[in-house]
Amino acid sequence: MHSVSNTESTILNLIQPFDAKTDREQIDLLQALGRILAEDIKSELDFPHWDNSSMDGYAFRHADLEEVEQLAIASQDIPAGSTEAPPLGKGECVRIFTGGMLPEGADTVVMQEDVEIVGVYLRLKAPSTKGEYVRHQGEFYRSGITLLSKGTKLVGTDLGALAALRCQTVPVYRQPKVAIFSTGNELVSLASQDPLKLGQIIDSNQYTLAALVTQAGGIPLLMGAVPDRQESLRSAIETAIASADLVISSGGVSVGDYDYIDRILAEMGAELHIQSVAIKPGKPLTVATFSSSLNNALTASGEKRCQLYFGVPGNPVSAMVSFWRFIRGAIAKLGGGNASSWYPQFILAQTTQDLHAQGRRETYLWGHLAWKSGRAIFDPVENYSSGNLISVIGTNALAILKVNQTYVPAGETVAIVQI
Ligand SMILES: Nc1nc2c(c(=O)[nH]1)N[C@H]1C(S)=C(S)[C@@H](COP(=O)(O)OP(=O)(O)OC[C@H]3O[C@@H](n4cnc5c(N)ncnc54)[C@H](O)[C@@H]3O)O[C@H]1N2
Ligand code: MOO
Ligand SMILES: [Mg+2]
Repeated sequence: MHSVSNTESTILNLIQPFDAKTDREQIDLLQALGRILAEDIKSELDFPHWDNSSMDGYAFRHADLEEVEQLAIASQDIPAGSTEAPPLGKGECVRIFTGGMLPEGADTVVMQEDVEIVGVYLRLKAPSTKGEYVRHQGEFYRSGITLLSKGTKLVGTDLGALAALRCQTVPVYRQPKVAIFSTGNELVSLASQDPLKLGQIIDSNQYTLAALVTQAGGIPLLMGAVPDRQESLRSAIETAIASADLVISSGGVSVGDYDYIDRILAEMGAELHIQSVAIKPGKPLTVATFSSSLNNALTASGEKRCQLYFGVPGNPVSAMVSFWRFIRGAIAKLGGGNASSWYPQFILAQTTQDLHAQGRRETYLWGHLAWKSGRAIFDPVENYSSGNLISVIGTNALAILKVNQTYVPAGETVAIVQI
């Protein structure tokens, strides 16, 4: 049985990130949320593009204050968007509005609340500092400097900055394609209209895994449920390898007589790197790779090879924990994400209830993480059956008890990973 950390590093070492030159596409900025940059982004524009006022008020040359008590107000004003203001004369000021472009000769703005108008003259009621209320050209960003680095996963704030700098389209890595199929004679598709017979259950893993793959930035290719028959499973595995960068099957990886996945993979000549992990839930986990000759035989020429096969347990929560702990990072690395995105981020939280584990495997207990008076508080669920996917509803974190750690009393801190 492999340790969790050994399994994590084995998986990440097997993943070869996409090629930034070939595995990429140029997409519209509006489609780019959550996508990963395949290139450093630079702009030819400075930001701000030109000196402008950050207040409604008056623009003037600060040095003029040494010579005159009051400034003559120019007749033309400068709203945002105006480009017609003449250069500022000596001893003059000009009415300007927020976002208005500073006229030539002006270097400072005074807020209208801080002035007194006397006829056509302006007096400052308070001292002013040179450059005040001016947003200078290039002060926030200088053209040619890297704005966002390759490997960045784009968030909303990035999109606004890219738009401001006129990046209509962005180069991003293509999204990893992840084939997903379930295994089990008991499984019925959610789409089926037939009444459930005794012994049958709905194939819920298909939905969980599709959603988690999407959340992780991949494209799920849904292949449905495959019965526990060797020929059917082998042909499903072959189809999956041929069509995707990664494969996730659920079920059939434990020690039961109908758990065929590892046997079939071995018969196909796959290399089985991991077959079980000291993690609870999620002990049976198969991680396999295929030789390039097998990949080539199954994959249309010119297509990318399938990098990794994950056989996750059928128990619904076990499948989720396997995904969160091992597959999420693999998708991030494959898809070009920064190294920091390959690993879960752990934080410490205080548990509201006693936490128990058997201690033989690293144990993941799901619950709800909240911030109360600035402290991270973890509220565990009551029932930890790996078949109880209902208990996962509303949870957002896993508490982790290391091997040999059997008890964390209420009020103590525990390592948490957000899900
Ligand atoms: N003698 C032993 N038995 C088991 C062991 C063991 O070490 N010795 N390990 C247990 C653990 S731990 C797990 S986890 C499960 C994993 O089993 P499999 O991966 O082989 O999965 P299945 O047997 O096919 O199914 C398990 C369970 O999950 C339900 N299931 C399966 N697929 C789906 C799906 N797509 N949607 C919803 N539910 C699904 C299935 O009906 C079973 O109830 O093995 C233990 N056994
Ligand atoms: O590893 Mo299993 O997931 O404990 O039920
Ligand atoms: Mg089984």
